[in-house]
Amino acid sequence: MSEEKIKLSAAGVNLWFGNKQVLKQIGVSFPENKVTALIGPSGCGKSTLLRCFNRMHDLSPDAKIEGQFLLGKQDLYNRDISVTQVRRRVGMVFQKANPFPKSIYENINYGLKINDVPPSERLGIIESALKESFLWDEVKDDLKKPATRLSGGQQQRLCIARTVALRPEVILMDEPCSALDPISTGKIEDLIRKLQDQYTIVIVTHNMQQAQRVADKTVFMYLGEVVEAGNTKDIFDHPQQELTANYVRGHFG
Ligand SMILES: Nc1ncnc2c1ncn2[C@@H]1O[C@H](COP(=O)(O)OP(=O)(O)OP(=O)(O)O)[C@@H](O)[C@H]1O
Repeated sequence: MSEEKIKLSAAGVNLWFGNKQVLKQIGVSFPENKVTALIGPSGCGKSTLLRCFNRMHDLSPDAKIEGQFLLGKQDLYNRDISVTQVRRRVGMVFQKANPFPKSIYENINYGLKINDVPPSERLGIIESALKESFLWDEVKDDLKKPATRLSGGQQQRLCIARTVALRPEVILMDEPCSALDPISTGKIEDLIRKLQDQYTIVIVTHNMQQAQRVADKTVFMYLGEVVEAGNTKDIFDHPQQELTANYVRGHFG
């Protein structure tokens, strides 16, 4: 990953929940305007690592984190940046779509409000976020309807719209398609590919085909460590490590 501009990175990361060490000496970097997949067997620490980048463990009293997390040159854990500022710059989309029990419009408007976006600008931003998320045509006449009446796939695209409305630099996605049918999954994958023109994306996925379809880069983790990272094609077609080869060939997982 040497010649690309690195947008997000971590070095020397160790993380414990209580006495249990879950991340061990992690070093990773995510290039700008690329999609990187984090893969590895269940429990290897993918979600835990992803969550570090937008300070999701701050409120877990039993989590202890060591190491450095950088967005460009900004240390994401430095006192000069608040959690709200971190999350505005590093957005996150979760496994299960989690719209607020409010209208489609309010779901996006809320984040704009709490981030002091002037009311006169909000409607335009909401429209373009819905367009960017391939949802506008399906909801443009129903913006006042409850978001919970949307299908699962539409709700997930709304959650992505809510994230992009704040113009983050990075979007973290934690298994965003695992609750979706193949058609909705296809739409989200098309969307991910489109969004990479503007955002740096890191996606946790269990689905090897998905990693190969959407990700330029892949990081393979095992038991809390990064085993191998590189171009997705190399990781799947010519892995350097036997563990990686066994995993991507489906021998365990
Ligand atoms: N808040 C927490 N408190 C204690 N242990 C936790 C917490 N969150 C995760 N863990 C543990 O940390 C380890 C890594 O979990 P994590 O969810 O990061 O793995 P993962 O690779 O994302 O797994 P999966 O693919 O199943 O989602 C697991 O052993 C899990 O039980």
